[in-house]
Amino acid sequence: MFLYGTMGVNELGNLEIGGCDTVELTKQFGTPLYVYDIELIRNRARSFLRTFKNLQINGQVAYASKAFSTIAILEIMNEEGLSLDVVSGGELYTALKANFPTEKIHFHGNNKSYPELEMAIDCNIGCIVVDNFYELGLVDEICKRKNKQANILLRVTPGIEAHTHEYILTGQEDSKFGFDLQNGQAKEALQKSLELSTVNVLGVHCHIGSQIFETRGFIIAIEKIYDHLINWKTDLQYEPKILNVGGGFGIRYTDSDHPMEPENYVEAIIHEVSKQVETHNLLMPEIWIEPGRSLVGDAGTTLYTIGSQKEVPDVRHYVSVDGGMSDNIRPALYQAKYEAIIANKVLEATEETVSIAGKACESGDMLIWDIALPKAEAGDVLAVFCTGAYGYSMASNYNRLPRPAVVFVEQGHAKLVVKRETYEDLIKLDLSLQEVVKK
Ligand SMILES: Cc1ncc(COP(=O)(O)O)c(C=O)c1O
Ligand SMILES: N[C@@H](CCCC[NH3+])C(=O)O
Repeated sequence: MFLYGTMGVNELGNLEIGGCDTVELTKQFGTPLYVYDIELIRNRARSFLRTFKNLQINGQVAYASKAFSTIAILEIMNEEGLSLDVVSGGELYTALKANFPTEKIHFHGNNKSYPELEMAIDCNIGCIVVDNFYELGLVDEICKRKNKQANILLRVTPGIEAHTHEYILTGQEDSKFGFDLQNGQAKEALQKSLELSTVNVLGVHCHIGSQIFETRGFIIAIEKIYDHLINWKTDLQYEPKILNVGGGFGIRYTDSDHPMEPENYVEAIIHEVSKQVETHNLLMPEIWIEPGRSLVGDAGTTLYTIGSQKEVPDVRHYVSVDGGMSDNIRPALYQAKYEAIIANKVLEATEETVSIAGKACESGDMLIWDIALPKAEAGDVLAVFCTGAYGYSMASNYNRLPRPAVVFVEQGHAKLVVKRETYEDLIKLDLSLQEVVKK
């Protein structure tokens, strides 16, 4: 059994997180329930920041809020002194509602709409990470109309393939994101941007992918970017003030994942940038990073109630829970693997190998294949670990299942930070034909 962060086992044999008995949490808040270990999140944030400080490098650590965006988590990230990465008007709206300082927000996305860009420019966002020529045109148009100037980074595609799942790769040449470095698109974008009085080009951004376990990909990306920056200095007299190398730092979901500590990723990045600027006699830029998963991923645990079971003799033993792909799409989408325990039987020996099924009307709604557990009974609480990133944020109402509640636990206190959806919530945007006729 692998317990981490503030997890422990109490005298009842129940799993505790943040000093709270998880079985009690399910009684108080119901299931499925996302539980976040806030101390773990704060420690991660501090490790990233400390590395910059210790190496005396100016930097920003921007939380990639797509991993888990709610008002309360953004308040925590702000308390910890992080910046913020948003990718839509909705994420920006959430940040504004959390009173996140707008000068510390960076806006990403490969197809930002006119209203989204307008919203960002109106709130004097820290920077817009411009992804393509169309967007550059929109930013120029909006700024002209409002007589404003926007800080921008240019997102470049370094053309490397990080070792991760195909759907979460982003830095390869054949990608929908960013200006290609290799074919000259990125240089053309820089040239165009420098000619515009409406934008201030702070620097360059790249993001090579997600759930990455080694530093090689980051180092190669930085090398490739610097190959071009030398040329940009000569030809366009341009040097970036900021180099943003994105996020993607991996976490441990199961025994087969071997992530590095946050410090190790940051040190390797800083080391490579320092080496490049020294070699090519360029200015040391500020270094920005954008971790999402590595800040909140393993801090999240989902608690489910076990219900029905089905034995297919000599084939499989299915154990069903009261959630599934609607609160965690990752196994179905990426064949992602998870570990779990029975939270009310932590100290009991494992007795059987079972597969955990969700309750959605899809054969593919399986959370875990073949896991050894103590004897599972209806009413037991299953705790699935490492569901804090891209769980709630990718949740859906498929089969009209209400989205779970979210609770933060810290030092023995549990705080409800997202209410459980009700059936009433599920229909609140629906209009009956009678109403449509009336209008
Ligand atoms: C531009 C950008 N920055 C940051 C992230 C965060 O990635 P992760 O959650 O893997 O750290 C992503 C997602 O892959 C991204 O697309
Ligand atoms: N949603 C993905 C990662 C994509 C990250 C955003 N570019 C996951 O769950 O792993």
